[in-house]
Amino acid sequence: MPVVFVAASKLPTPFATFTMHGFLDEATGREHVVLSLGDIADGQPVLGRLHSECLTGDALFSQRCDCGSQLEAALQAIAREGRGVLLYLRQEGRGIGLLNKIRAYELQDGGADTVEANERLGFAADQRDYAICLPMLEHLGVKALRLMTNNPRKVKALTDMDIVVAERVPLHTGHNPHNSHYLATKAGKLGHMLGNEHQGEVPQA
Ligand SMILES: Nc1nc2c(ncn2[C@@H]2O[C@H](COP(=O)(O)OP(=O)(O)OP(=O)(O)O)[C@@H](O)[C@H]2O)c(=O)[nH]1
Ligand SMILES: [Zn+2]
Repeated sequence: MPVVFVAASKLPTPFATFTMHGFLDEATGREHVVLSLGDIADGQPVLGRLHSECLTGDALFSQRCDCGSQLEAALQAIAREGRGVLLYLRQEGRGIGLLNKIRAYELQDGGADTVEANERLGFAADQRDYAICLPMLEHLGVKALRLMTNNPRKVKALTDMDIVVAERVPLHTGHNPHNSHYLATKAGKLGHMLGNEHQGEVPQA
């Protein structure tokens, strides 16, 4: 898997001073970033998140989705615990890229839901490939995670790569009137777990 470590530095944030690890996916040219805190290579499950890039939500305060709020909540949770890891994956727009996501938003402004919009553009509902995570986790010495997500595909992808998901930690935040339809579609069509019933569950492999 041609994802190679390039360099690491400190990254002070309002939540904690993380270590930032930079990786290059030589197959695609994509530059991925991991933020870590504390000793994550001690073999104990690490509080973690796989966060897919969302320029609009993460950097431009968009309320169309819940990404920015989830990113902040995940970093805060890691800081509270003093230990954890966040993989910031450059898979913008569930893998279709920023400009195609804007095309998809245009279709959604015309009435399509988030899945229909992708499909009308000729894409799958979710084009992400989590295989890139394995070399990054291996480099960091992480074998087991307590994964902050509502997305069952992330749990399955990690488990399929023999990364232990010791617990799924729900990440319910950032709900607002602008994204209620989007979140309902994710729950209905993509299987996202947005209720409270799975709190602290141990996923089945
Ligand atoms: N194609 C498309 N992508 C979107 C849309 N809204 C948000 N996204 C992208 O969806 C992805 C959301 O990623 P994540 O926050 O990692 O996760 P998730 O799959 O929602 O799962 P969680 O771990 O529960 O948050 C980002 O890449 C966003 O850019 C949309 O309407 N269309
Ligand atoms: Zn988003």
